[in-house]
Amino acid sequence: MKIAPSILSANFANLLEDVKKIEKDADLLHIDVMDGHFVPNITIGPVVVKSLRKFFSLPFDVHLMIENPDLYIEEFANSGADIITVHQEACIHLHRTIQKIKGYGKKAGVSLNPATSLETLKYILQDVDMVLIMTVNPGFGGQKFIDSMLKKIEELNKLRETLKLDFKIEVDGGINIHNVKEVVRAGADIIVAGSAIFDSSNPAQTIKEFREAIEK
Ligand SMILES: O=C(CO)[C@H](O)[C@H](O)COP(=O)(O)O
Ligand SMILES: [Co+2]
Repeated sequence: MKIAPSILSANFANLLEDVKKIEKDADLLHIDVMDGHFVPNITIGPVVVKSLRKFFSLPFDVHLMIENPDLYIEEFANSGADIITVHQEACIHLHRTIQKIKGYGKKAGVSLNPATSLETLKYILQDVDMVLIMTVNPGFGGQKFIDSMLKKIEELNKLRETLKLDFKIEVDGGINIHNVKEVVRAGADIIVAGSAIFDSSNPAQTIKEFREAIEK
């Protein structure tokens, strides 16, 4: 089980120091890219990813919440992303987009908004390294976990077993030390947490508490 702090809730004016706080305890760094079109918010682009890459060696998990992701995959790949995740809802030619990400030697993920069915991934599951289940509507940190998504995670986990596939299941949105265990029990391999980690007084300690809550 891996923990990926989302820098969406970090202090963007002090990003370097905030990421240093979690560097040793995090498994991945989750980077939320928003374009103001696919989601009603604008965050960061490849320039910031490239700047962070110079200081950190932990894997960068780049979550693209943008329209036309094909236009930016090369730039994000070259900026130092390790995993690039696109939204099913933003891709007209999803298979081509996934192949493009892999073509740059990166791990390829696909994400689903809460209202999008697992059925939409039926013909792509065998091609992806990761499926990212959104448990809030994407766009903002600090939102409430949508409980009905637990069933979706369980169904995806069962599907993975039935099809004998080995993609990872990442879950993103509204996760905290109180609900993380249920999310892991449902089948999550990677937990994204933004506000629960960066809004806490001691982000590194909060990651440890996440791990304790899961093991309990
Ligand atoms: O993709 C995202 C929002 O679209 C973020 O990764 C997610 O919301 C994390 O923040 P929090 O843990 O505060 O919900
Ligand atoms: Co995210």
